[in-house]
Amino acid sequence: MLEIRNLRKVFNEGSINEVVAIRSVNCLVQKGDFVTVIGSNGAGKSTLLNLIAGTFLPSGGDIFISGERVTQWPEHRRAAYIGRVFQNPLTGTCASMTVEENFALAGRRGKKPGLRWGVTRQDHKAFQERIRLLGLGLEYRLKDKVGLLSGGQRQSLTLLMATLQKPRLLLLDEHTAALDPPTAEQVLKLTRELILEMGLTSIMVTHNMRHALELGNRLIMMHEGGIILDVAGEEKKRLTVQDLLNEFAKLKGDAVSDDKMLLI
Ligand SMILES: Nc1ncnc2c1ncn2[C@@H]1O[C@H](COP(=O)(O)OP(=O)(O)OP(=O)(O)O)[C@@H](O)[C@H]1O
Repeated sequence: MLEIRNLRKVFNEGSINEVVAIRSVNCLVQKGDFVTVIGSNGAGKSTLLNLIAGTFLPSGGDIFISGERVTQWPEHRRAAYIGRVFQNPLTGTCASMTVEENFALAGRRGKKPGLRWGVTRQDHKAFQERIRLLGLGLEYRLKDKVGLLSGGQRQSLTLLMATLQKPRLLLLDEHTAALDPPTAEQVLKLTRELILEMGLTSIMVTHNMRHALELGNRLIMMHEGGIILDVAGEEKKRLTVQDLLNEFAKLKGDAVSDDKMLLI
């Protein structure tokens, strides 16, 4: 489904501000894989997702989605294949539009631009059914502006919108990090259910080691722009938070210094 070959990203190349964010990453993600990605600050996790999504073009290497070489494709072209949810609940939805207008826009993802994206009565019913799945009562608030919703409600909607047209790849970039713990757990539950129900191939970046262990069938740890641990299946199931802490300690020669990672 996703193949990454010798991927490399250098910011401000040749200047005194040069940063090698991704150094020669190789990775093969199979259809239906749910990969969780952890790593300390600056490890390159977000940059990797940005390169996959086409937000940045790489300095070297190649990216293939379903066998198609998308390395030089602009972000909007890749959007036909990729659903994405960011950390900030404000980024995935448009506050001044209603819930159903946001949904209608999401339904047009990857399609040619045009003026015909209004909400038909049929759409209204279909959106209502889909939103009912959230169990948040939002199916009765389709005409409300999204700006009136809470962060958790917005992030749940964003997740639903990102998966409305089954994407080939779902990218989740710390999508629960800005939510309070109970809301984060709810959104994670929804994440797991949607991914399993739709059989989505997904990559989820998280700072929370417990979440990285509990969700997904494969776990990748990044450090200084590279993949330093890649564990799947039964081996992943046996991993514990302590194992991950030990890996981090090996890298730093010390205990983990990023407090967010200890939210276990
Ligand atoms: N647009 C940019 N311009 C310059 N440097 C960048 C840019 N984006 C990221 N970097 C640098 O690339 C490196 C990797 O950053 P990235 O955001 O991918 O790490 P991360 O693992 O997602 O970190 P965090 O967990 O803190 O979000 C860092 O040194 C960062 O400062």
